[in-house]
This record gives sequence, C-alpha cells and structure tokens, in this order.
Amino acid sequence: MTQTNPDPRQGAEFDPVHIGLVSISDRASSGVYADQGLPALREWLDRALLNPVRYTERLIPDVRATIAETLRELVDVAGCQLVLTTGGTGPAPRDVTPEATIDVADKLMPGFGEEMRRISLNFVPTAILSRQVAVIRKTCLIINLPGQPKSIRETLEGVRDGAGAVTVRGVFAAVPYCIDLIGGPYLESDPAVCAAFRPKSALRPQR
Ligand SMILES: Nc1ncnc2c1ncn2[C@@H]1O[C@H](COP(=O)(O)OP(=O)(O)OP(=O)(O)O)[C@@H](O)[C@H]1O
Ligand SMILES: Nc1nc2c(c(=O)[nH]1)N[C@H]1C(S)=C(S)[C@@H](COP(=O)(O)O)O[C@H]1N2
Repeated sequence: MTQTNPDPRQGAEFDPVHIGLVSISDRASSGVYADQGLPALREWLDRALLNPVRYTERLIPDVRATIAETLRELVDVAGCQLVLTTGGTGPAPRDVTPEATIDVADKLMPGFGEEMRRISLNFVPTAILSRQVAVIRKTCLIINLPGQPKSIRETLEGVRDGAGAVTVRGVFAAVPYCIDLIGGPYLESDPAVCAAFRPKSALRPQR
C-alpha cells in the first residue's frame, strides 16, 4: 500500500532521522500532572525539520541511573542520532539530568549549555539556574533542555522581536552541522522556524 506523507514539505529527498525524546519529571511520570514535555518537543521538531523523523519517546522520573540507562538505550540500542531531554536541570536535590548525561558522554559540548543560558536570560532571570549540558555519545548528540515546556521553543528557536524577526539565534541552528560532523544524516530545517548554519564547504547541493 502506498502511504501519502501528511506533511507535503517532507519528502523522500531528505535523509530520515531517528530522534529520541526524554521527559524527566517525577510529577509527570507519576501522573500528578499530564506531561507537556514530550508533546512540546515533538511539536517544535515537526515544525522545524524538513526530514522525515522517527521519534522514540520516554517519560521517566528524576533518578540518575534511570536517566543514564534510558540515554544509553536510545543511543546504543534504538540508534537515535539526536536525543533531546527536558527537565531536571535545576539546583533542587532531585535535579540530576546533567550528571546522568555526563555519565554517558564520550565528549562534552559546553557551547550548547553556555549559549542556551545566554538565550534564556532574554526570557527569564532564573535562566542561570539551569545546569543543562550537551554531549556526544558515539554518533549521537544529546542536549538537555529545562523542564518548563515553553523553554523548549525558547532555547531551540531563539529570541524574536515584536515583528517576529530573530534577534538572537536559537541553538538548533548549530545542530545539523554538528550531526554532519559526527556522521549522522543531513538535517534540513525550515528557515522560518530556525535557519540551520553550515560552512559553505559543508552545504549539500540543492536537488
Ligand atoms: N514534564 C512536564 N510537563 C508539564 N509541565 C512541566 C513538566 N516538567 C516541568 N513542568 C513545569 O515546569 C515547572 C518547573 O519545573 P520543575 O523544575 O519544578 O519540575 P521538574 O523538576 O522538571 O519536574 P518534577 O518536579 O515533576 O520532577 C513545574 O512546576 C511545571 O509547571
Ligand atoms: N528558556 C528558559 N530557560 C529556563 C526557564 C524558562 O522558563 N525558559 N526556566 C528556568 C528555571 S526557573 C529553572 S529552575 C531552570 C531549571 O529547570 P528544570 O529543573 O525544570 O530543568 O531552568 C531555567 N531555564
């Protein structure tokens, strides 16, 4: 049976990508409130990426070993090329997402955390309370985002002025080239959401 892709922008000419989404919250994972982290991640990525995306999702509590185990499984077994986490990055005793992410790291990517805090200061003065990190494990980039669902869009997409023009670029602009460099699929983004930046020598000719 032939299946029509529901999004006409997404087609066979773009590389498929497998993305892991992890919402880390004691309260959402135990049903105290409905999880908004996974839907917010999916909604933003669906708007931003032109590639066909397969998502593998996990909703887990703030337990360091569980978080590290989930990240290892998403990279080593499921084969995700990008993993985004949300939640557990603050200073509270149960916030251990950065520690668990560093537990599984081959390489640290400090620029992501630094830049996300700088971007977030345009939205909230408490941005400096997030200890979010990004790391490489094997051929996967793992990025921590804060737990507030709105912070997902804020950090990935950046800051816009009243007319909607971007004044500070979001960190997602650097994600496609990072994934090129670690041997992943060629990600293409919708410039209206977040323009990807690559050096000219790394641009794939338009097909
Ligand atoms: N997964 C989520 N779904 C919906 N809202 C969330 C989620 N995670 C966090 N929030 C919201 O962001 C606020 C700040 O997050 P906070 O740091 O208190 O939670 P957390 O440590 O990420 O989650 P929890 O306390 O459940 O482990 C929460 O009070 C809640 O309103
Ligand atoms: N962009 C953005 N970053 C943000 C926030 C936000 O609302 N937007 N909230 C801050 C707050 S209040 C906290 S406590 C830290 C850590 O949040 P977490 O523990 O839910 O990950 O993220 C910070 N970073």
